[in-house]
Amino acid sequence: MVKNQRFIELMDEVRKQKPLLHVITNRVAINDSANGALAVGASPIMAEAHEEVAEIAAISGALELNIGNLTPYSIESMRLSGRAANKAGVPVVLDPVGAGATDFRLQTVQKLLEKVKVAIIRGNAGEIAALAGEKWAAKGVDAGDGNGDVTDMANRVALSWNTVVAVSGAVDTITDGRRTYRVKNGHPLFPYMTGSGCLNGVIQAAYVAVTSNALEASVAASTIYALAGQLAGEKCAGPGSFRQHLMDELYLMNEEKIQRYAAVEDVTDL
Ligand SMILES: Nc1ncnc2c1ncn2[C@@H]1O[C@H](COP(=O)(O)OP(=O)(O)O)[C@@H](O)[C@H]1O
Ligand SMILES: Cc1ncsc1CCOP(=O)(O)O
Ligand SMILES: [Mg+2]
Repeated sequence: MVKNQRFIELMDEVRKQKPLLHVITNRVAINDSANGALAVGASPIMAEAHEEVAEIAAISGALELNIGNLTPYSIESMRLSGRAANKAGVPVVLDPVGAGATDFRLQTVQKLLEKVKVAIIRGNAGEIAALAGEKWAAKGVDAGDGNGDVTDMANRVALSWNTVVAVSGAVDTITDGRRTYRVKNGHPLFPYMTGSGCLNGVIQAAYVAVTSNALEASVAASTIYALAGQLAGEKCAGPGSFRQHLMDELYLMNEEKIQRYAAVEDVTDL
């Protein structure tokens, strides 16, 4: 499945279809998430009023739920929109930001997963470790440190919730619990841009909006996003200009760059 050609087709499809993305996210990442969605060709709407979320989710190409700034109000927004998305056959992406930081976050994620069928869970290693019940020293919203095997944790979470899991980091690991891929693109400046993981989740939503194959959507989104950051990082001096260049590189991504630089491996049988 890891054919650069398929990433290119999906990238073109997002640009052609311009899918509406319903995003419920945190106030730190909200603006970069909307700009990044526009840069890849999608059409974001950030909405969480209980009166409208079900209606918006049902007409969207995908729904993205990000728990970065949870409140009782936003939890209900996520439940209502998630149920409506499921009913309408709209794929849902979940970003369990800081799931390892507090019991409240972890329990909220678990309750959401019980009520809402999720196509892709995207998180860093600390967040996925929390969902896998693995001991890990996560640090707030950052990945932190741990000894657990990332692929093993991701597989377990994927199989538990019958979903695709995309674990971001220096190397991204994407699995549905049966097939596993690694993306080696990226740049060390990524963790210095707050909301860069959150934007990854929004890009996952843009790609899963245009294919019913959540695994291929997730591998393509992870690759194109990490590669855009890699190219951005090569052009800039620090986090401020990285953010600007990242938006530009998402917009400027093309077939030639993907063919030349995408570094994705199928590690299923390793
Ligand atoms: N050390 C790193 N080197 C290269 N790329 C990285 C590194 N850390 C994260 N990335 C990339 O940064 C993007 C955001 O991931 P990450 O920083 O793990 O998210 P989060 O903000 O949720 O912790 C991903 O595309 C990932 O590939
Ligand atoms: C700093 C912070 N605090 C609550 S949400 C948030 C943003 C986290 O963004 P990311 O996980 O993408 O780095
Ligand atoms: Mg981060």
